[in-house]
Amino acid sequence: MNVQELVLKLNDIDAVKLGEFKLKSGIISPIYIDLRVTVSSPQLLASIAEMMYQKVYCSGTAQGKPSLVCGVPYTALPIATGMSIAHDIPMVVRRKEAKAYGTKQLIEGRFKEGDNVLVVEDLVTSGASVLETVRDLNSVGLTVTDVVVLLDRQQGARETLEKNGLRLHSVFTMEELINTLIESGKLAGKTLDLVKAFLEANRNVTVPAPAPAPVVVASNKRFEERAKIAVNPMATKLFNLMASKKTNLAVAADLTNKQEILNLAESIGSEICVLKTHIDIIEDYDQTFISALEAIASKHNFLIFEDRKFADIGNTVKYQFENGVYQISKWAHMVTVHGVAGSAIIEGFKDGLKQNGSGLLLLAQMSSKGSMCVGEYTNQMIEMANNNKEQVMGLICQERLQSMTDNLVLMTPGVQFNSTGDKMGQQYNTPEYIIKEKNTDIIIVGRGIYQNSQPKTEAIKYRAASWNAYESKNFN
Ligand SMILES: O=c1ccn([C@@H]2O[C@H](COP(=O)(O)O)[C@@H](O)[C@H]2O)c(=O)[nH]1
Repeated sequence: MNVQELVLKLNDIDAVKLGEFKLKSGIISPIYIDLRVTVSSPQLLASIAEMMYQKVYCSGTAQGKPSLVCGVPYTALPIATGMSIAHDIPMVVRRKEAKAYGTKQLIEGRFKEGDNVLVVEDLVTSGASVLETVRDLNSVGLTVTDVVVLLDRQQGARETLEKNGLRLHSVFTMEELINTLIESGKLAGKTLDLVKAFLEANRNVTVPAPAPAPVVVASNKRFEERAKIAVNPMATKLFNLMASKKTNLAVAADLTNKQEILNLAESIGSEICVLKTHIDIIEDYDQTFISALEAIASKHNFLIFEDRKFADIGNTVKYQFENGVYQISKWAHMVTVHGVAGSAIIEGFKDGLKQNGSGLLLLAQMSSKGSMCVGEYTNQMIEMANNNKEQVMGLICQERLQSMTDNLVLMTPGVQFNSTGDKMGQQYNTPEYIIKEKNTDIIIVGRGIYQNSQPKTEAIKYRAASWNAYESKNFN
């Protein structure tokens, strides 16, 4: 098949649309090429993949076959798959959204550092999507020299990619597509004038540099040192407690009967640094529960964490924290806070925190499937923590990002040895993965311990796994 035949086939399957279309760059275009529809024409899809491959490796401009191919999500994924199968070149897949859970990586598939990747894209306008993919491939040690597209819209991508050291290969350009449509009588009159004027006016679409990929990094300081750096007094206390008791295990005691919680606390108290409660799920709650729990906490030297997840305006959270049935500020050493209401929420805690020298834990990421605490939201939570060091002792997160400073305690829920999740969206990782690979400080384990027939024996195992993972890290 030659280029003209291909263009006409694409036109036949409605991949070429005329009208008013907003492009990724924000520009309104009178012509839109929707290559997503090619998935409904497998023979054509296979031909497209082959023509793109031939363009790169038979033109003589690319240096040798690549080690891997990678399609830019999502339209180019089936094209890259076709190329990979036809030429037996392994493929890697870039996740569009970095996952904060599971074993899922930014780049899926098997590869080794230095492997050269051919990036496959359906079409380019400014080159922004290609650069995002190249950035993520580079962040895991892969190299990219060549990019192949079916269509170059001739709006600046070639020049932008060149500036970034990338060769662009295209099967056809917008000019070739339009000429074919004119010659076959499919584009004429006013529409043709509009398309020509648009192309002329948009020869160069500039691309903002893609934001850097989030980097997971380890702290090189032991808990003892971090206790000295911490600003919030409860963070200091917790770092010291972990260092002296040699445990970074927190247990979520999500039981609904006060005696059951007290029994659990008594049985596992020697193994943990923190016991986490959801006070509002206890059916027979009364004040005696708190004094009994405090006595066990002081006997076994652990802290009490009420996972209340406050999320209202400052004035309301002040009442929720200090008043009502639970009077949380009187006994909780730490509480969780969502940032959706904005940083002014912290004002509502200032008085209450002084009663107990307590600290706030901001929810920067969550363990549940589809959590919206990702990306820019996570960054904002880290910034809120950094701007309120006296009140904020740490973060609830799934990984330690570069901007998470050493004064903050990083606590991670969604941990179990033998399960990857539950039926209600919870997602689990192992203690080793969280502490060693994701570099957070404390694992929070709930059902993995309290639903076990031998909670103490199980707590000992989680404690050992989590502490050994911490000890195996490289410190200054
Ligand atoms: O992102 C989050 C934040 C909090 N949690 C809480 O942790 C425990 C986990 O219990 P499991 O039985 O180990 O699943 C629970 O209290 C949650 O409310 C979380 O899971 N994820």
